[in-house]
Amino acid sequence: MTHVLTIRDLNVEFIHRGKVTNRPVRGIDLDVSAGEILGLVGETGCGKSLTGLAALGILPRGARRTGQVTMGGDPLQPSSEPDGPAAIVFQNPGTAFNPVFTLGRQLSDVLSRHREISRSESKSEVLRHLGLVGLPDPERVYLSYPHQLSGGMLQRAMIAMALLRQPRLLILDEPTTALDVTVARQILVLIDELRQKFGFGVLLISHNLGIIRDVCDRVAVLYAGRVIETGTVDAVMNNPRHPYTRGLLGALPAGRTNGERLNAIPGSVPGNFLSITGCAFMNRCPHAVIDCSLTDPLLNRNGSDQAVACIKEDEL
Ligand SMILES: Nc1ncnc2c1ncn2[C@@H]1O[C@H](COP(=O)(O)OP(=O)(O)OP(=O)(O)O)[C@@H](O)[C@H]1O
Repeated sequence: MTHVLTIRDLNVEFIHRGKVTNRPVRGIDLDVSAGEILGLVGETGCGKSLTGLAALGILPRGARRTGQVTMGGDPLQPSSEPDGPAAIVFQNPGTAFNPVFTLGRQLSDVLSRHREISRSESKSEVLRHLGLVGLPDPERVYLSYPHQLSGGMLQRAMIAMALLRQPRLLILDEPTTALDVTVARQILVLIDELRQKFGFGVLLISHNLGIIRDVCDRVAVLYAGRVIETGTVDAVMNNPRHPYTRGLLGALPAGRTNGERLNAIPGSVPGNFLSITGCAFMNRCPHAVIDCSLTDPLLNRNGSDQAVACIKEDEL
């Protein structure tokens, strides 16, 4: 299958007065194929959003990216605005749009930045895309200001805006976190339908393993800026091998009966990853041994589709 996104040895560093102060993304490799959804999952502060942003070259002030990012073999240039082959949809659709312009104006602007197009053509393209994402009255949405629409409608409009770029890759950063459960489910179904229809690849960033399990084909589990386990969703969910992945799955409420305690992973993600030596999860891991402090384990594929970064992998 063609890779629409290939990331090799991606690092993000924060620099202050010439010194590296943090390295929240540490040597990440990822591949997203055409038509597939790759989930990127981990607790808050693990580096998920920065990975997505760095892939597109959009970084906060003071951050630097190293490593290779290619789309269909072409290096993806860092730019202040995602363009061409990739588009990104953020978590909070309520703040993603400019409140003083209609949605029609904002979506048309995207289109006219990308190609020469007449005003009437632009309007009909925008209306078509608003229809494609399941908005029932595209004309009304076109004339609406952001505050006149619900969160779910705005998220659909954000997806329409992304589709106007005809992306080969869509990065969705917690696209349903700000939405209620039923609307969130509708948005996930929509994403699944659209990738099948248009064949773009999706990098779906979420802290919620339940969402990843329901919609993704493959998953990469991130901890302290590193991928610690990756594979098909079936393999990783049915046979998690890294203690962190097991901890995340153990904390899922699904399948528990009334009154049964939820398992929580003790401790929290380190606030800064710069001084990490050895395995970053060691202090929270029930299986840690002295050797875990000596080696920063790399992903070991063992020739299978599932890979895990843990020196005790064979014993667990
Ligand atoms: N602008 C910034 N300046 C300095 N450090 C930052 C900045 N943004 C992020 N970081 C650091 O990078 C780490 C990873 O942040 P990131 O937002 O990628 O995590 P995340 O996994 O997406 O978390 P969340 O789910 O809460 O968005 C953070 O813990 C923080 O230490």
